[in-house]
Amino acid sequence: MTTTTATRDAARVTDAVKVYGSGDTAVRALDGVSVGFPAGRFTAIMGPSGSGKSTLMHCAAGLDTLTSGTARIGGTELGSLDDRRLTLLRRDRIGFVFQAFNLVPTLTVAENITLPMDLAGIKGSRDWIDALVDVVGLRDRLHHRPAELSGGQQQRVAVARAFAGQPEVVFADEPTGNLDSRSGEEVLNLLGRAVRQMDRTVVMVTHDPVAAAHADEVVFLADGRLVDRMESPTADRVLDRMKAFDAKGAPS
Ligand SMILES: Nc1ncnc2c1ncn2[C@@H]1O[C@H](COP(=O)(O)OP(=O)(O)OP(=O)(O)O)[C@@H](O)[C@H]1O
Repeated sequence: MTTTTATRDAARVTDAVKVYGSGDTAVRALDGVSVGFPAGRFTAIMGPSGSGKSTLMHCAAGLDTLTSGTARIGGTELGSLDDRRLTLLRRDRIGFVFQAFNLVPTLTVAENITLPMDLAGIKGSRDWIDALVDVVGLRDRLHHRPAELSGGQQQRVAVARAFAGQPEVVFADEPTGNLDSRSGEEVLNLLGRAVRQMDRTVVMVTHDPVAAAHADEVVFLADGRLVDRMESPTADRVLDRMKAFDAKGAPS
């Protein structure tokens, strides 16, 4: 490697343990995960079903708390924040895209995009939002309501909303899960463009190798542990890596 400056992590978990429940029914969803998500990069989290992907994302993003270990957004340790400050941090410094688009049906596209900022009384940058509207290709739909849009278009609104406040990191949980492959491809291209052309940071949970191939790097989880990382992934290489998990997990 020829890197001379250390990359800054937009988000990071260290020695992350998450146990759901207690006693006989306790599930160790994260079992000592340390992973950083570098600023200005698109990172995908992959792994078999139940490997802890969503738990890792939720804990890294302050939607859930770790049993032990630390989660940081930039230099802020989430465990040190009370509920109010955590809510503000999520609002001001993080964007979210979920499988369900979660748009407000009575509001227009334009209003949906700026809703979190409007609620927070944040003005935001008009130029930024204007550029975003072009990147997501929604200029001619700004005054439509979500019901008048296709699923792919609705998710593009959700992507624009996630980036509207110029957050430090956008977390996306299976953002293409409800979309056909063509619309999914558009949304993934969009996330990639936000990172590469607009210097944003994206962390995406997916179980789709084709989706993961849009990332700069894939981190692989298995049984709540970080087991591998892959730079410049291709769908075939990710698929092969996932098959190796299956083979290992299969009864002999
Ligand atoms: N709220 C909860 N209560 C109890 N167990 C949970 C809870 N959420 C997740 N788990 C368990 O923790 C483990 C990890 O779940 P998680 O949803 O993080 O995995 P995942 O890799 O995202 O799975 P999938 O790809 O199926 O969505 C699983 O065994 C799951 O059943």
